[in-house]
Amino acid sequence: MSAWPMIKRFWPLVATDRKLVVWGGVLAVAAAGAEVAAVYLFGVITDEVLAAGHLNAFWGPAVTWLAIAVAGAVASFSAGVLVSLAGERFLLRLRDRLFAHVQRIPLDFLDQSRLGDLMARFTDDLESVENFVVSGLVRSATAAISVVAFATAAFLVRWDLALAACVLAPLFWLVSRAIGGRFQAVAAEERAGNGGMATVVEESLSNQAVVRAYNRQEAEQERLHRQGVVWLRARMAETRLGSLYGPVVGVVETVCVLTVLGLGAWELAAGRVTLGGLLSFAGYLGYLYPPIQSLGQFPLNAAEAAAAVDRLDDLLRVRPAVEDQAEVHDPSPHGAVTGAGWAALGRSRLAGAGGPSAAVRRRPAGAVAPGPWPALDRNRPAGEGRGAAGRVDVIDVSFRYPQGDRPALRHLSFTADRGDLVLLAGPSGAGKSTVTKLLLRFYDPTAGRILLDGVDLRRMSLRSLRATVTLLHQESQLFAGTVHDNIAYGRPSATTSEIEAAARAADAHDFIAALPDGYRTDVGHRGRLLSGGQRQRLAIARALLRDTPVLVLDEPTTGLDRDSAARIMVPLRRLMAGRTTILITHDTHLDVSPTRIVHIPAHPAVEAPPTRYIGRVRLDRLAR
Ligand SMILES: Nc1ncnc2c1ncn2[C@@H]1O[C@H](COP(=O)(O)OP(=O)(O)OP(=O)(O)O)[C@@H](O)[C@H]1O
Repeated sequence: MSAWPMIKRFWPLVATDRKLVVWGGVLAVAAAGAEVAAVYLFGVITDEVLAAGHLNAFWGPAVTWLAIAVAGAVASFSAGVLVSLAGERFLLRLRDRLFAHVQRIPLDFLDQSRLGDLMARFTDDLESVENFVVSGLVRSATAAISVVAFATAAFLVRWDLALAACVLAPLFWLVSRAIGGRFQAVAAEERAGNGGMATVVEESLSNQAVVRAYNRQEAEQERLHRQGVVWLRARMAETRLGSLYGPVVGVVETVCVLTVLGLGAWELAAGRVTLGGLLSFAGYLGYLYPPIQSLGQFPLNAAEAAAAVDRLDDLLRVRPAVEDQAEVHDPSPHGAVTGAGWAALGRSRLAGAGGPSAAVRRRPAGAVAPGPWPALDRNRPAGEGRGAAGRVDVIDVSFRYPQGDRPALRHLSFTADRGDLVLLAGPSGAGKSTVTKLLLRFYDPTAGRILLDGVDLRRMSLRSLRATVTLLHQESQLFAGTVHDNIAYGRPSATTSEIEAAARAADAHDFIAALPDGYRTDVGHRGRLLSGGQRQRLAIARALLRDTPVLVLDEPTTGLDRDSAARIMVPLRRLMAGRTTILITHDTHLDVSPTRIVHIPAHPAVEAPPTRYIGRVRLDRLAR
């Protein structure tokens, strides 16, 4: 992507801070103006004080110079702060939008992605875009104005000398163009290398127990080293090109200055220029070349940003697996972020113009939400969804993962009413966990329908649906933070006494009370400071606090020994009481009495190839 399309694409995100950017630019230009004035005053002092030997004439220009220097310093400081603020706010918005997008894309895309690499896109790649779109642009605009200001001043002093200096200026552009082209390829390698390193560090550190238990430390070290070498090479290539630019430009600059000084000395000898005039002219030239150099950095920054935008686009191109009814009607900022916000940022291809999402968004705001669940229920009080009865109908559902080569589920049907416990059984890989993903609408069925209280899930807002169904996962996933925070994750508005009541019902209160800081104890990264059973009881407390009519339990006793599993069943039964529960388990010892057992058969290893005809002759007959 080249410079201007990139600026046009991202500029809407700077729009609200336009004033900051403009003021930053104006102040930067004022600071450059102060430098022009300072050089002029230097010339005046040289001619009228130093050459003429009039000390009295010194004070006027000296005081003016000082005042201008102070004003220039204030302007320069303010410009830096304002532009930096605009840049950081741009980055904040961009990151928020990227994260909002990533929270909607299909889970299997995230499962297949390298976490470290994804994280690198959220940090370095976004910063490269900012460094070009906001700070880089202001830097270049200011540099361009400075070039004009210093060049004008130089022309005013001696137009003929200035012309001689300008003849060589296009050389700067040639140098930066030659280097800029190669820079983009190198920058792309550097980005990828950086992502690769982050991936290895993330994977290794999050699996350290396995790494150490299997004596793989050296192998992991080697893996990081290899990635580090890839990055080092790319980085060095980038540095070589970046560093080459400065010295080459320096040589061009020296040629210009020497040419001008040579001509100037000749003019001075002929009495056509004063010493002060010549020195200020040399001063203007000295100030002229750095902004020209800075302008030359523009294509390099653009190349780096283009490489980053390519990597961000890989993410942005991924469309959400399901369409949220709430977005159709929701005019709130949330809707704007996931819908119009992306359209603005990514233009049509990100928003999927022409696709169903664009079509539904065009519906008039305020249209009536289909189904009994209000579509715009983000502001519903805690416990939203509790009013639903909780009947689940799975009707002839088949499903194939977007990346899957064969169906993960075929023609599944069952019904679960409030108070029912439906046990999903079947061999590994039959598609049991897939059912949970469909019930929470992480994906829509490829064929068939799932109804909640008679309403197709596709006609409900995702928010209402997920406020009605609670998922208790195989591994209870805790977040770094306190025990209190982790239980409150189920319902952030819950009071301390509600949290404690949930913990008691989950048989977790006693062990929590015995922790060093009770409910304020930090559970460590992903709750690793707790045992498996303790983590699962916290997850049950969290689920109890949500208090939703439908429960989906996916192997809730996985990883627990038989005693722990039996102990967990007591709070689990409390959790299931009076709700619609869909339980997936392999544990034949689990003491439950299901209302219904739904057996999902194993899939045939390979799908039977469809019968193919040429004209009216079957291909397989021809082969025989
Ligand atoms: N994200 C995915 N993309 C493609 N295929 C997938 C994905 N997730 C699961 N599958 C495939 O779908 C099938 C069903 O997987 P699922 O996890 O639902 O099985 P399961 O019955 O829960 O197995 P287990 O009892 O071992 O947990 C499997 O063949 C699996 O390989």
